[in-house]
Amino acid sequence: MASVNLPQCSPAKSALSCCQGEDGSNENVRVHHSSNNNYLIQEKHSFPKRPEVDLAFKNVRYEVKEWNVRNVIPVTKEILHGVSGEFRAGELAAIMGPSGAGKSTLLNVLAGFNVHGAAGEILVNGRVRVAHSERWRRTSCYIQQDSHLRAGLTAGEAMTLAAHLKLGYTISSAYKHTQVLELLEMLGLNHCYETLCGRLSGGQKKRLDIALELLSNPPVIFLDEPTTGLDSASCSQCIALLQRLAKVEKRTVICTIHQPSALQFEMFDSLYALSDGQCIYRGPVQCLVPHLSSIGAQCPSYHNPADFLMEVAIGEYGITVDSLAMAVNQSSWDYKKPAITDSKPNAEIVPTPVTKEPPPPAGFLAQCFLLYRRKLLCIKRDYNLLVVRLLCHLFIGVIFGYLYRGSGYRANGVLANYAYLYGSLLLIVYTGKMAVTLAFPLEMQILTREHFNRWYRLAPYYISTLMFEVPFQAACAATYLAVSYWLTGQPIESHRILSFLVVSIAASLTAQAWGFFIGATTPVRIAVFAGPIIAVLFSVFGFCIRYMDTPSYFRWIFHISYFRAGFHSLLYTVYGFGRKDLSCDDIYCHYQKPNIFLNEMEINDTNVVNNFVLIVVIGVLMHLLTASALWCKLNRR
Ligand SMILES: Nc1ncnc2c1ncn2[C@@H]1O[C@H](COP(=O)(O)OP(=O)(O)OP(=O)(O)O)[C@@H](O)[C@H]1O
Repeated sequence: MASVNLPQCSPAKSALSCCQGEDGSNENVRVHHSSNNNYLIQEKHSFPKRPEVDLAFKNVRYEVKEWNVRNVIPVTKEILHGVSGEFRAGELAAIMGPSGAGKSTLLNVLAGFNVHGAAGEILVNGRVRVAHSERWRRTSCYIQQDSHLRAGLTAGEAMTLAAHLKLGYTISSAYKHTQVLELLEMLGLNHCYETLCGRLSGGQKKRLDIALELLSNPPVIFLDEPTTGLDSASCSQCIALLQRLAKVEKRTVICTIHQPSALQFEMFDSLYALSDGQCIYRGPVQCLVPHLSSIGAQCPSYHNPADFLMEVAIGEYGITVDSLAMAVNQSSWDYKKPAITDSKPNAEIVPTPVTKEPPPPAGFLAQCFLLYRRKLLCIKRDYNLLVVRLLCHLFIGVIFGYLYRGSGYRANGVLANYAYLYGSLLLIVYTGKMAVTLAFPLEMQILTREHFNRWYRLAPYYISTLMFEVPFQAACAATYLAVSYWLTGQPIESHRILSFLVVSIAASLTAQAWGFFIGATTPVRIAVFAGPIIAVLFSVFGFCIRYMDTPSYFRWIFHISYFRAGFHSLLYTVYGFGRKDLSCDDIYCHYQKPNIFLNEMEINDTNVVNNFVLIVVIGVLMHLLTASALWCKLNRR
């Protein structure tokens, strides 16, 4: 194939000069690097040396399966059509292209964030990267477009906790504190040490995102649209910061970007342009305009090359994407280093001897403790929701207690008491389930980011979440139960009170486990109705319908319903265990002998211990399923 003849293009020559006016003037686009680069100018911080990483990829394809209403069978859609390229250590690379071109998809595939559906080779220092490589995760970091910071932590606290998690306890706290202070200073955030993350500006949040990841000094940094939402000045500062990060420690910095200004565009070392899932340019930014002009697209005078690229990509110059892609394959670039795309057999990155691995992260128990502490810190700053949750339980306990007052000891109040017990269980099952069903999906974004960047493992995260949520839900349920039990006049006998509390709280916690499962596996929009539907389905069996009246194909639900087990146990706790006759202030009270009621309800042979065991087993099972589902979500993307 004939190669495209490129005009003379030196990396030192500004891309802007290719679009200058006829008089050669480019006054309007004069570059002021230093004024943009407020951060990192005086870098005092010294990182432990990490290996330099060159990243190459060959014939990368990515496809997704799409379902639509008309097709029962999913349709496969290819988003990346066999793209190749390379990114070098010490360079700031931009991935650009029109909206929907596949920029984020390529970044996700290169970062290892999306593995499922990806094909092709990704080479790290010339060696094929294995899918889900743990080593790669520790070598790179991925900073997503939206900042997922905990609003309730100050920047200093967020950095300190991240330092403990990522750098572990083999190095002193004093050293970590110095690292935190120096990094914050380096990124121009030292005055934000005491500022809550939720109150930081968009640009400050982006810089804090970067600072958090720099604690472990990853040699490769991926950023998805780091400048989105920033004003022009913050945008330039952000790119200047990335440029310095690439230069200072010879990091490989790759980011997707939308429409940078001419000045910002020139700050990138290399460009990878995509359109419709195909590569339409790869190489130094300075060579973009000469390359496009060589295939018949002349950049108008005083035009921003980044805008020009977009116009070419969407076909405004009459060149098809296929022709652009073909021109890329035919052109040869004058790179400073030899090509890095020769693959060696499957292996992970081998650091050069002069480099040092970062210290090991915190151990299992330390991670549990740190994550729990982080949760408590956030709650300390924003406890309103928890107070409301607790007060609601107290309030509804008083209301229920008042409505059903005295029904616990009166023979003609048995049916009212039956409704109270059912309503009480339904209430604590709902509050246990829905509080986490809706809150957990919001946690997922933070968890995904931090887990992907290897701040901690899933198990400590899940355990620390339970360490808070379980006692709190138990306290809420106990508050409601204590108040309403007393007001409704249930028997004041220690074994009944104990059994009542233990069974009710266990049912509430099992419902909470269901809530975690639904929240972790379904989107919020589905979770809001899936949670109540499941709760109602299980609650029907054992309350509105007796076992003998249930069609045989539904009877299995009786056996696995933790709600049925809980409800029957509560009834037995109140009316069983040899309870004496109830007080009757009418001429005749049908349920004066509690056994009559238990017989009619077919629960006279209820085994409270067995039911309790069933409730606990279902709860534990749901937590195990949740943890497994989360693990798959986080590790098998
Ligand atoms: N999971 C998915 N299922 C179906 N289509 C998808 C999926 N992910 C991406 N796509 C499609 O692939 C194309 C590329 O998406 P991608 O997000 O990579 O584009 P982009 O270049 O980053 O766009 P933008 O600049 O607008 O963010 C789009 O048409 C998008 O609709």
